[in-house]
Amino acid sequence: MKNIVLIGMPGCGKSTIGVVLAKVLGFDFVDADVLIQKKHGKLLRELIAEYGDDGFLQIENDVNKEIDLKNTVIATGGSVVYCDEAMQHYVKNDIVVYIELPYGVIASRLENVKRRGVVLKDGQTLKDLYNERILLYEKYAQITVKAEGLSVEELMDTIAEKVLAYEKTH
Ligand SMILES: Nc1ncnc2c1ncn2[C@@H]1O[C@H](COP(=O)(O)OP(=O)(O)O)[C@@H](O)[C@H]1O
Ligand SMILES: O=C(O)C1=C[C@@H](OP(=O)(O)O)[C@@H](O)[C@H](O)C1
Ligand SMILES: [Mg+2]
Repeated sequence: MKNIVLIGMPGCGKSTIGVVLAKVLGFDFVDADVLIQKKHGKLLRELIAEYGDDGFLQIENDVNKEIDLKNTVIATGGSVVYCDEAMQHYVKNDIVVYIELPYGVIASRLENVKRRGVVLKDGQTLKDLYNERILLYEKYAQITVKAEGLSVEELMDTIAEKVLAYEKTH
């Protein structure tokens, strides 16, 4: 089966859901952020500090576009939607699932944006980033899942159901 690629704002649950979803489907699990850290031997926030936003996005693009796997749930980083080649690669080969949450829920989960290492330009607020990003998540999503009010288990079940239905019709 095709890979399931989770996209969405930082804190929407890509990494948390991804690993349990993989287990339930009998898939492998890969977190693209961990691949980036492993390849470069540094934390994401250190890479962003060293190379700047654009340099980090180049690294993120290169790592994601090279992923050549099957039967794998891939949790991407929230900024992967700025990486055009990587997104073309995912849309062509895999099933891209957008985990959608309202701004308020994301803001409450991201207490320390800097520590997480979010790609946030100088002067840009989290709200600006949210408004800019949702257009990109919607653009690339093949499936969108509204996650507000759903537990980890419910969200995982909803994604699994939608993906299986999508596979039957595509
Ligand atoms: N229903 C839920 N689904 C997923 N994550 C949830 C949920 N409720 C609370 N959380 C919390 O939200 C955070 C999601 O973070 P994470 O999985 O790292 O997101 P991402 O990889 O998208 O940045 C975690 O701290 C997780 O415990
Ligand atoms: O949205 C972002 O700008 C980022 C999100 C992070 O991943 P998560 O979405 O898993 O938090 C990570 O890729 C990087 O630090 C940048
Ligand atoms: Mg993550």
